[in-house]
Amino acid sequence: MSGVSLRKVVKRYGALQVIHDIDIDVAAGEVCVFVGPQGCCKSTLMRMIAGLEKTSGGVICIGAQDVTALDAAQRGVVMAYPTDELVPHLTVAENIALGLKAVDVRAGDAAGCVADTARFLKLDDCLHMKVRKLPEDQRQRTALGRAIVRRAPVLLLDEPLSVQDARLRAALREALVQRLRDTGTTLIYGTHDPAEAMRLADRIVVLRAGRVEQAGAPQDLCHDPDTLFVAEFLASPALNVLTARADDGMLTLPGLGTAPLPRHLFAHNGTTVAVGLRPQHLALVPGDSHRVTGRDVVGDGTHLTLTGGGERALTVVTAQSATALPQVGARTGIRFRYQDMLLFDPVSSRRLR
Ligand SMILES: Nc1ncnc2c1ncn2[C@@H]1O[C@H](COP(=O)(O)OP(=O)(O)OP(=O)(O)O)[C@@H](O)[C@H]1O
Repeated sequence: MSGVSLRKVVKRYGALQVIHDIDIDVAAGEVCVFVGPQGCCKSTLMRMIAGLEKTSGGVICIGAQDVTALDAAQRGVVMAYPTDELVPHLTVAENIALGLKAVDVRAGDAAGCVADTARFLKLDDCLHMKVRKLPEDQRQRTALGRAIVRRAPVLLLDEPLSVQDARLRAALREALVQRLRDTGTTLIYGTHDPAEAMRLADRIVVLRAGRVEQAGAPQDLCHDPDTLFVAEFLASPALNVLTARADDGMLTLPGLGTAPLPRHLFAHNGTTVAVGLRPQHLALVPGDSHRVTGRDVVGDGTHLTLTGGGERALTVVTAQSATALPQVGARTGIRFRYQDMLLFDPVSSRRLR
């Protein structure tokens, strides 16, 4: 089993530097998800690990071996990505079998591996069709099949199910990750979707503009974000963010009254602080400080939108039955626990601890 490590990895296109001194460690057999908004550089980084893109600086190791200068074929790593080039005049089975070209598999075994992979990816019905005749979702699953059939020790999948319909995508991604876990594969999975990252990962690497914003276990990132960016990016439903004034050891939160500034943050007296409050951490209490302007029943409870005092509307999520909750237009009060506030420097976005 091989892990992957990156040390001070840099990528430049001419004078433009897009990746800045990235350090990442992916343990052997781990499911590591690279996630970030568009342009965060996850694809470029994954292509560099696979050897499909040259590095401009730094070191990439697969297992104990420095592979920075090696070609893709010498790295023992397989990557599938959305634009993977299938051979249009070959069938699904023949395209999947191309994934076995680089390894020594007997013909009989190869046919079995291809059939098993196709069955797993729900491609049995079109196994002998030429891929040029297939719709995009089947072509994407064929490309994925070509990547997973070989059972490489390190696999890189960049949005491997992006064009699948929602139901199949959800079912297949769980099954896919479980299958790869069972075989001890080290998996690096790229996505723009934080919910997908939270579901699949042993470890998440949040990327932003070519830098690692934070890396860690999903629950750690969610409960203990280092930056406002990570807190907002991973929050579902969206984090409530307020700009609070800190004075004389107290925070004034627009529309929510005052809260004590922790003693070790007294240096911030006289400044403003960004305060994050999760919708799950706000509770309704009798009162009239806020007006209900929206009510949505979602899977995990009811989401209420409340306006009052502050410059932005607040979201409250409650598991209370919808019938017990105020109607749109009604007034209510809000309560929160001081220890649930996440405090950030509004300029650097760093967490104030
Ligand atoms: N060949 C290139 N020349 C110049 N800039 C490039 C090149 N390839 C990528 N970039 C830039 O590098 C940055 C990262 O691109 P990349 O494709 O890795 O982003 P991404 O986070 O994977 O997003 P997406 O998945 O949406 O493409 C972007 O700002 C992009 O414009």
